[in-house]
Amino acid sequence: MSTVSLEFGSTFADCLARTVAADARLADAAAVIAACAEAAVDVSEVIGRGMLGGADLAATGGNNSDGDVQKALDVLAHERFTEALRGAPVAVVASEEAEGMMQLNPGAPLAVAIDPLDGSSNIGVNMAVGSIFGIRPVVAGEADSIASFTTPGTEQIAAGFVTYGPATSLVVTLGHGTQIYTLDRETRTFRLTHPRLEVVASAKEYAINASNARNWDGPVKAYIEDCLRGSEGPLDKDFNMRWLGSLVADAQRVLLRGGVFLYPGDNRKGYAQGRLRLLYEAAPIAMLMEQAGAGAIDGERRILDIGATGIHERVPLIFGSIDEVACVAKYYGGRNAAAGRSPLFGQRGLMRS
Ligand SMILES: O=P(O)(O)OC[C@H]1O[C@](O)(COP(=O)(O)O)[C@@H](O)[C@@H]1O
Ligand SMILES: [Mg+2]
Ligand SMILES: [Mg+2]
Repeated sequence: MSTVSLEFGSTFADCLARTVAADARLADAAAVIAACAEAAVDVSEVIGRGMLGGADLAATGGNNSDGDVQKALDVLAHERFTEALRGAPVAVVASEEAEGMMQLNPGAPLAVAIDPLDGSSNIGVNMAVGSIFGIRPVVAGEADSIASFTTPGTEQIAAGFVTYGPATSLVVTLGHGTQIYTLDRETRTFRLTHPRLEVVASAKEYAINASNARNWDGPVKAYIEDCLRGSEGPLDKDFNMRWLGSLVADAQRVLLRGGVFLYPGDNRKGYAQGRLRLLYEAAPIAMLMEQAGAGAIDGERRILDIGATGIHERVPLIFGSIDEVACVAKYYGGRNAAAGRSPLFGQRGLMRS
């Protein structure tokens, strides 16, 4: 969206229209994001009413694709987003809450990966949760196969997430910078509040679930140990720690004030690749980060270069301020041993697609 000037306070619809006027190729992706925004307004209202809405949103039901217990809000958000996407140019959807791919509109040009409700452990305790989506082209003639989802994240045309927090935010990129829109509850309209995010290169805040410390992989253990040593250790600065337990909320904080987020692989059964899913968590967040001048890696590889082999595949995820991500990469050694000087990290712009 950098090619058009988007003004603070403009409606989301107006910004999308201006963007499409500048680049007609984005029309379909814009229609999909508009559909996601409509669904998000409804989900936001349901969450905002809490227990007064007449249903316990944290009530548990079956299990999802990953074996996680599904809560009522997981299912409600999945159904509302799927319904919205059915009215958009979307051929196929991969959702965290559905085992297989969902065929929507045969012949439509786009494939969408969604996490309808992110941060499920925070449902029912009045904490921020969210929705995440990544939009890709359907690989020609392959709408019925997984092919549209196995291409690397660089193929994403657009990505975004919603944070249902004290305010409801829509964070989006169509490949020209990352913007944040805030929901005006009176008019049920998103308005532009952050026209162009630029994540600070260096920061002193990290986010990690420290209860897994004994199980982390070696490089992350060493990095966090050095963070804890603060100005008395090799990193030579004192850190603060924040962990919200909702990827979207942690990602929004990183976008707005920098820092680094880590969900590494660990020794727990089933956690060799961490907890977060490549298609509908890591890849969209990585695109939003890179479009804001930040970075996202799995330790050794750029997240956006990784192709999935299954729709629910997990990936270790480290993202945030570019210098901090480069610093973590050094702990992983390998081809990014000299990350601070490597072409991948040497210039902020090279992390962008
Ligand atoms: O169980 P942990 O280690 O706290 O995991 C927290 C992470 O899991 C997630 O809740 C996973 O997402 P879902 O709630 O969509 O499954 C992330 O939002 C969050 O960062
Ligand atoms: Mg999630
Ligand atoms: Mg989820």
